[in-house]
This record gives sequence, structure tokens and C-alpha cells, in this order.
Amino acid sequence: MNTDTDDDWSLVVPLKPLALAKSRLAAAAGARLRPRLALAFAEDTVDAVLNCARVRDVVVVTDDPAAGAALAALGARVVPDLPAEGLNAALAHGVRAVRAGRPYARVAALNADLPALRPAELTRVLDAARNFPRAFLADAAEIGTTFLSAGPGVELEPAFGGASRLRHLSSGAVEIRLAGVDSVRRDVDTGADLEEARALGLGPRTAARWLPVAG
Ligand SMILES: Nc1nc2c(ncn2[C@@H]2O[C@H](COP(=O)(O)OP(=O)(O)OP(=O)(O)O)[C@@H](O)[C@H]2O)c(=O)[nH]1
Ligand SMILES: C=C(OP(=O)(O)O)C(=O)O
Repeated sequence: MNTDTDDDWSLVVPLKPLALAKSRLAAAAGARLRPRLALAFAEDTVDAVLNCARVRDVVVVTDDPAAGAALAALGARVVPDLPAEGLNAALAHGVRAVRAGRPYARVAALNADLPALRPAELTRVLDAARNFPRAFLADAAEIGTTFLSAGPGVELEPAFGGASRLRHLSSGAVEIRLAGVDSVRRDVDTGADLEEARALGLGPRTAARWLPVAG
């Protein structure tokens, strides 16, 4: 049997249409800036993923044409979303797109709202995840999830959305507990989250759009 496994990972990054994405940022960013920030977050996330030594390729699942073009230009493969089926269906769809070509690929889902993401920190998370059939990383608030992986021949079974940390735990995925991977956990939903991400070091596209308050 050809199991076609290797040490490298395929990452699946889901992205809502920009007109709808990051709605909880509206209060801090305003209607004009919010979709631009959502794109900047996704670009900084995908760029960092593509610069991670353990990553073989990135599939972005999105129906947004402008975001799809920008992320493809960075080197991601873009696949259209499933109509109105939501985040977990989009992730399963992205995994199928990867495994249609390489059935035993190691896969991981990663949110598109990690604008401080550091490739070296993602490497540490991927190396930890490699030891388990399914593994996940809780978000900075310890309520949600930013990363979920599945090894060769293992279904991802994503259960993202809201309080997903406990759902992923009870599904049997192993929680990765590592110090020093804050950038992989720092998802941004609100203006306060964005300031926390700034303290870690924003990627260049987000930094250009979210300027420090003068003073
Ligand atoms: N392809 C796809 N991605 C999704 C969908 N729903 C959420 N996402 C993405 O999943 C990740 C986590 O979602 P959230 O943190 O809830 O982001 P969001 O939905 O843009 O934020 P809010 O509007 O504030 O809820 C982000 O990368 C989203 O863009 C979906 O239906 N399809
Ligand atoms: C999708 C998730 O996050 P959020 O709370 O940002 O929607 C999640 O943590 O599973």
C-alpha cells in the first residue's frame, strides 16, 4: 500500500467573505477598515504559514474573489467554499481537496485571524502535534481553538466555533500544552485582541493598517 506520508504538513485555512468576516471588530475598526483588516490578518497568517519549515502547502477555503487572488499570489492554493454550510464543513472540504491528491497527507486546520503568527512557533506546534493522531491548540482565551491536526489516515473531525476547546477535548483530540507559542494562539476577534497581537508583533500587512494611537 502506498501511504505517501512524509514529515511535511498541508495546512487548511478557512476564510469567510471579507464583507462578513470579523464582525466583532466593527466597533473598534469601523465599517471601512474591518474588511481590510480581515484580509490583512489572512495575508499575514498565510505568509507566516508558507514560511514555516514544516509546511508543504496551504489550502485556503474561501468564496471571496479578492482575498482568494491575494492569497493565491502569496502561494496558497484557493478552493471555493461549500454553499452556506459553515466553518466545519469548509474545513472538511479543504482536507478532502488536499487528500484527493495525497490520501495520507498530514493535515491541520488553522484560523485566518492570527496576524502575529511566527513561523518558528508554528513549527513547534506541528512538531508536538506529530506525536498524536489528532491534536489541537486552544486560543489565547482558553475557550476556543486556533489549530487542529490529523495524522495520516485520520479524519480531522473539526468542531470549531465558540467554545470549541472542550468539544475538541471530548472528541479525543490531544491538547497541546506548550509555552512560547503565543503567536499561534492569539486569534483576533476584537480591538482588545488586536492590541494583544500588536504586543506580540504584528505581521507587516496588519501593522500597516492598524496604526498605534499617537500620544
Ligand atoms: N471558509 C469559511 N471560513 C469560515 C466560515 N466561518 C468562519 N470562517 C473562518 O474561520 C475562522 C474563525 O472564525 P471566527 O473567528 O469566528 O471569524 P469570523 O467569523 O470572521 O469573526 P466574527 O464575524 O466576529 O464571528 C476565520 O478564519 C474565519 O474567516 C465559513 O463559513 N467558511
Ligand atoms: C471558531 C472559533 O473561534 P471564534 O470564537 O473566534 O469564533 C473557535 O475557537 O472554534
